[in-house]
Amino acid sequence: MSKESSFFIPRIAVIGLGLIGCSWVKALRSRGCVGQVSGFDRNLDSMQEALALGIVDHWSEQVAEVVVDADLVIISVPILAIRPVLESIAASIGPRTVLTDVGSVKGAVAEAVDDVFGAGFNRFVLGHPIAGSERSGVSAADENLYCRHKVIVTPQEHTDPAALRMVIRAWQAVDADVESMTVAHHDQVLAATSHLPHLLAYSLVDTLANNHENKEIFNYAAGGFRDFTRIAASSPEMWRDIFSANREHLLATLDLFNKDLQYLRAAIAGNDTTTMMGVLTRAKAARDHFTKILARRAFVEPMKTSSIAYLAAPGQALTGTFRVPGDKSISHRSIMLGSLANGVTEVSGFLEGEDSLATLQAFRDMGVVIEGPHRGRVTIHGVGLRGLQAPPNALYLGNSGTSMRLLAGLMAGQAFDVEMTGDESLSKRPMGRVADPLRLMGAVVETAEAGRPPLHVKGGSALKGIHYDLPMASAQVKSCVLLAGLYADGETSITEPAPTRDHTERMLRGFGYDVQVEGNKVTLKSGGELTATSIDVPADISSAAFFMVGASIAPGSDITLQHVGINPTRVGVINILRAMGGNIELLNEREVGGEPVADIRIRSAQLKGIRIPEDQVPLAIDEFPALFIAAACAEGETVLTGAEELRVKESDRIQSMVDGLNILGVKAEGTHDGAIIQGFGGNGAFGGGEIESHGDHRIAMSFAMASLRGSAQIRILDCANVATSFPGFVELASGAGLQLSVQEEA
Ligand SMILES: O=C(O)C1=C[C@@H](OP(=O)(O)O)[C@@H](O)[C@H](O)C1
Ligand SMILES: C=C(OP(=O)(O)O)C(=O)O
Repeated sequence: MSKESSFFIPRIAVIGLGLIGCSWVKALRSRGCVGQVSGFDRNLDSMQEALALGIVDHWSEQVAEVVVDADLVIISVPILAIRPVLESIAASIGPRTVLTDVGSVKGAVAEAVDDVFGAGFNRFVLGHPIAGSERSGVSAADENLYCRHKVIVTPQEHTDPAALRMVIRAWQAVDADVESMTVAHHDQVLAATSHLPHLLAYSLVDTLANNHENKEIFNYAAGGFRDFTRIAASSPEMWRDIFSANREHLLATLDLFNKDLQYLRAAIAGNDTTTMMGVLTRAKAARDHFTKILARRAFVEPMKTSSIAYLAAPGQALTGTFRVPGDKSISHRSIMLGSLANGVTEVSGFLEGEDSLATLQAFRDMGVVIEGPHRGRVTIHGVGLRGLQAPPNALYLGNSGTSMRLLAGLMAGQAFDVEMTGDESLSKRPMGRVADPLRLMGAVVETAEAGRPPLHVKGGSALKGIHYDLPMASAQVKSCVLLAGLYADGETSITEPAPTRDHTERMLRGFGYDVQVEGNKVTLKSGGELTATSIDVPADISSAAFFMVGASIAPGSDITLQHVGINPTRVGVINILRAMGGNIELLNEREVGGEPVADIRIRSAQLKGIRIPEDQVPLAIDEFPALFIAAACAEGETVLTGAEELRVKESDRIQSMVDGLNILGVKAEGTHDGAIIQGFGGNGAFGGGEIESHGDHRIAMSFAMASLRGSAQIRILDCANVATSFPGFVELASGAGLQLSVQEEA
């Protein structure tokens, strides 16, 4: 609801001169929104103090007197005192007076209004500011108490729209964010988020205080006790009223809590440490998420993340030896297969990016106990192929296409229904490519229009093995079908038009599952089991690619990237850069847990334009944004074909890159399946300008690298999603030689 200015109420009456009512009036006064204020409190001192502080202009010991002539009456007394107040003022309010309250329970107040004023009385607007302070009373009144705080109004069918408007404007005038909900919903939500925590805090302190053996306890009551019980110092009268007035909803959440508490008790009694870790890790993840929401950094819809722009000044050479974060594709799969295995899987080098964390959270939501991530370590207590449980809500997969497509295959084999949703970008990406083969296997999959998310996968379908000819080179679709094949009757096989990343096949084998590969055909049979293992995730070659390009284009560069995965299905970027004249050396080649790994040394080189061989396209599919930057710095023309898949990534990567290159003064044009880029070569440089990344992490990082050959500042918009695949990018890149800073925008 938007804020309006030039709002004025001639006369306000405040009943109950405590923190909440006085702060509202004080705020209205300081903004010039009110004429006269009269006040009542059953405490004479409070009235005198309010007058002395200029919060009220007059007061009376007769509550009925203060409301005469008032345009707005604010009732700010404990819930159970509202009814007697209404009875005392009923005869004195004017025919147009609007009334409102600030109580934490709305149903009971609505009932009192009906009883005293008659059902259908339409000038009482039920309200509840979600703000407060440990301090109380007139002297604590704070004119900024409501700035950017939520105020909930709960209009009823019969509420007069003009009265509602007046109360909403009176809140907006003091900079509150007003939201509207039904009375019942309000009372249910508040029972869980406010009333139950207060009840528990009071009850815990009472238990400990009455335990004579523990008398000393308060001497040592720092830390947890202090934090958990702070709210037990609030007003007992107020909270008695709230518990009593909202008892039905409060008892319902208390019962739920009791059940969960008994569950945790049983786990502790039985020394069931896995169950304990399940509760604790789920709770920690939820609490961490909440902390991000509070800081407005959460990657959840409909909450918008604050947008981040990169400012990249012309840079110098890249130097140093360092390791980029873990491989995203392997990280996703480690969570999926670890969850479905029997036993405990230990992962190291896990990518703590938003995409792989979305997969991790999805499996937590399906009942898997997952410890971490902590410095790349994750411990997964596998539940076996049939051990997943129905998630309580839709699985939210953020920006991650890999999560949604691979999970679609797994979900098709479960006994329960699942809905999968994602952010704005993921919601535009094609899911028909996974829905089609899954339907052929007998799954029931529904998408939104044109095969877009959300995706609904029905549980309990009997899947049958199929042979599927992949219509496009996609490891996500291949993996989806293979994972569904774990649950399908008989044999499932796939042929691919060109080799794509084979991490699923390798990792299934690592978990002891038989997968046959002959030429371009992959086959597996259902009926096997996955056995827990340990997984060392190498550094992501897709993240390394930015630095490989950066070091190649920035004269004088010499870097070594450690422990990078060089799976043959992922090394297109190395092959292409070498074909362009790049100086790339693979050192210390070794195999780690079924994946080849090397340290990669890159030194600057004069690149030349090439026609990119089409067989390299699937092997470098995520690296083209970075390769476009390399092509711009090369001598001559670079031509890319056979890469139409780039148009359906987090953004249309052909268009995003061509537009950005043009802005920086590079001649480049898109074609239906690729691009033609005229390199400036030699001593040429990018111009400056403002680039739209379209929220696509790889576009953002690619243009950041361009600054190494920049002649002026490059400003890159909408970069928050870099955290999906490369947390810590700015720090690492700056350490290596980029002149990069971050601008946060509201
Ligand atoms: O299987 C995977 O982990 C991935 C496969 C590729 O997608 P497609 O299968 O759509 O080509 C790639 O672009 C994506 O970043 C990760
Ligand atoms: C395409 C990508 O990822 P996803 O499909 O998982 O969103 C990517 O990381 O470049």
